[in-house]
Amino acid sequence: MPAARIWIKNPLALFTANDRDAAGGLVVENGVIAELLGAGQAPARPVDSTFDAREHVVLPGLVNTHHHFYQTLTRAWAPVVNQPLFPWLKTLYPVWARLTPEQLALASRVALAELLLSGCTTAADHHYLFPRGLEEAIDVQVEAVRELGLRALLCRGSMSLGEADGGLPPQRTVQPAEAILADGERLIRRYHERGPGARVQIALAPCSPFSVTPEIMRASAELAERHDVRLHTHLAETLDEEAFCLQRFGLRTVDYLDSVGWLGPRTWLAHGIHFNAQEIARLGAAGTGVCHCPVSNMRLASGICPTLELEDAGAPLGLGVDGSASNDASNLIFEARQALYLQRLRYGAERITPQRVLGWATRGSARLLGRDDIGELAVGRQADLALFKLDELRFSGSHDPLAALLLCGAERADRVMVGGRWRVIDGRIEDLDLAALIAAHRRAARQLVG
Ligand SMILES: Nc1nc2[nH]c(O)nc2c(=O)[nH]1
Repeated sequence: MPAARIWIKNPLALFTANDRDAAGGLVVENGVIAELLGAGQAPARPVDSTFDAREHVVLPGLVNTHHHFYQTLTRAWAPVVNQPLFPWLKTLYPVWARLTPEQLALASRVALAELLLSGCTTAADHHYLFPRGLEEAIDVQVEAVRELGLRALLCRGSMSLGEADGGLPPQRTVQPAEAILADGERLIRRYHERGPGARVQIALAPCSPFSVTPEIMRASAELAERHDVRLHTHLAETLDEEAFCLQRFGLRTVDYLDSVGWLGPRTWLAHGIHFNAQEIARLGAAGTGVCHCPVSNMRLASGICPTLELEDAGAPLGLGVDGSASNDASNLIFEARQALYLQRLRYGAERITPQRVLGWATRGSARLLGRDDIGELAVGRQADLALFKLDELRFSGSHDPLAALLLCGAERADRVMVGGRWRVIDGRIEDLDLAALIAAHRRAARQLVG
């Protein structure tokens, strides 16, 4: 149960992700932020308890907007360590096609645990593999999300264009359109929560231009419109993908997106690298969001996302760790550090500040997921908080606490609160036997790659 009224008092530093001041901390009441306090200010009404945050940097809970939880089972797998996207996918598809419900449950719990420990309180996952026996993959993930206690936007992915029809994935990994759409609708009806504080939500997410047909893109957009849920896909990740779109559809990626009815504010895209100036202007005007995945983009040598041009054009921008076979971590505060440094190479040190990047990881990411109840510290927002201590060796001698989080390489939150409830205390997840989970997950990973 969330504590009735708690004062997170006198933080060492606090980042609201807006222009509000809360140097005196904040009051949480029944799972939402009830007060932001200026320096030296006391709560307006008595509190039930206080948490002394004088050693903590307090952030809004981080929001991850792209992942593939199942890929934690194929981290650093030797055959793909040095491959770019297309051969990487073609080598991994047959392994992933063997995924079982038990393996997915373990992989999801591991990814969620790792995210939570990195300060993440809301996670989007893009699951697009539904082999025989795993038709109810998203139901398995809902269980894991409920157990770990984060919020999640579970994206019902899909693949419908197999090798035999000119697509990239093997035939046995694709599903018929009717099965994909029926499952999407079932999941929305069963699990999608609406309104402030939602814990589990569903989005529709055909995988990528080279793995689904235009028909499933159009039908997914119609279904999403009918049920008012979000749309997600990979787009403009690599030049191979661009060449595929030109060759198969006679269109560049953004024209293709437009042609299937996806260019709008309901959509957010993973990666979004290879756009020209006109395409960026169209994405911005449409309000289509982009999730920047710096580590994956470096690992697969895909390119660098034009973040500032996208933002200047009006496109919402957020961060994602991407799947753990192309990262190979699920650590969102670490991802923010990588975003800072990769984007500095493109735009220079003066423009890419820790505050800007933390803004992407919080408020920007929340916008991508269509949420205005999370991602910043303000009265009425959900009490989702990430608290980091700077007592590790890596921080010794640092001065600016907020900058130190990224520059010195924070990787583990000391405390994490979701909806007013502490889920991480002293760097440990409540009610989770992490050692047992790691042991079972390692066994499952060995079994999967055979
Ligand atoms: N980084 C990734 N890109 C992808 N495209 C696609 O179709 N699947 C993937 C994926 O798993 N990771």
